Amino acid sequence: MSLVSAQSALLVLADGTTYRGWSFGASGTVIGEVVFNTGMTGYQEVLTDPSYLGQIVTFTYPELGNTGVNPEDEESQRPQVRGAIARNICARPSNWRSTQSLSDYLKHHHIPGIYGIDTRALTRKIRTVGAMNGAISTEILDPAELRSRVEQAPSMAGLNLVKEVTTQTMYEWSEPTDRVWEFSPSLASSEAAKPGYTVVAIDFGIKRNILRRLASYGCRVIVVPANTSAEEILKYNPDGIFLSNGPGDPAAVTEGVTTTRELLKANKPVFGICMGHQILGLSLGAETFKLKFGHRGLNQPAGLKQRQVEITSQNHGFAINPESLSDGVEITHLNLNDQTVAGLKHKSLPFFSVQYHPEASPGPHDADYLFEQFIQQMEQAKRL
Ligand SMILES: NC(=O)CC[C@H](N)C(=O)O
Repeated sequence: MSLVSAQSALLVLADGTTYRGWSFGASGTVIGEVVFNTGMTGYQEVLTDPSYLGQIVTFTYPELGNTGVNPEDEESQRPQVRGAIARNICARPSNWRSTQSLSDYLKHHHIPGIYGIDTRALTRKIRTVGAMNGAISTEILDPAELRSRVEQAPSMAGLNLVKEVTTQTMYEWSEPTDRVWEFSPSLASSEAAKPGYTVVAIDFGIKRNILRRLASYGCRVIVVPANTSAEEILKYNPDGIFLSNGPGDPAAVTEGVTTTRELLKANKPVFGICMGHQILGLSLGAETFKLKFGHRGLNQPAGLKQRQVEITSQNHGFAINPESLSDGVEITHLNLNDQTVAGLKHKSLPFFSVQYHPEASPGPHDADYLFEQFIQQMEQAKRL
């Protein structure tokens, strides 16, 4: 295990703000949208969530790497962030599941990180100015030169990144949440009758824990590439259709929107998470917009009509414009921090979606009931 280096590294934002720190993970230069995540746990799940593709993630939790990394906590087959920013790095992980240090892991995957950064100041900056592009480098230590590279990079608005993360071929997923970790009383306590519904999941950059939760609730999940046509999807004769999370600007994923619009005509239950929620909204005629700095963390309150507020895991930079929703669509949840749309459903058809992550990983389990809701909708649709 290599200790974290004292090699100098530079972080420059598009507005010229410069931070000096030290390198961890790989050496090199990366450019991406600099965002922040306020979660206190789950850095490995964040790093491997495909929705972060193209982004440099600032972790506000003050020390990263304490529990190392392990093969089970991967949300996809590799880390997807472009770079990582930390206040401090733990060089000697201590956890029974750890197989590698965070720094070695990122080095192995050629992902640079910078530590020694005043992440509180950086986060305040992003909150004030808004998320913007930035660069981390161990090679270009002149801020003006690094900034000129940042200026050449495209902005996140308008970017379709789905083709970079979607599966190339269809596959079936059957692995449920490990029994040791199962938290749902109904699933943990008994050999609950498994409904055996077939769900086709459109992969815009799907997280493994979504697949695990669907499998835990007894679904046979067929995961298909994002460019699969509605006709091909319906050939699987699914009981329900799932629209996954994913990176980039949802409005740029026009193929996904067209396919979803086509699929809605079949009136089968549809459940969308995060980008899936945005794509459902877009296919129902709504518009999306870019938030100033997004919501990324594990304690975002969501609620509206329900008596209980859900504390939710979130990771998004875009949201649905409520003014653009048609009369047939109802807002079910708002993000209670800024009143943006966090959930919607069709008033008469079995389509619903949430902007947050009921599968958590990392995060609280308050919203896991939404998977059950999807199952119930499939049950009802079968009875009709
Ligand atoms: N987690 C996600 O699916 C994110 C959706 C979209 N890329 C956004 O940033 O809003």
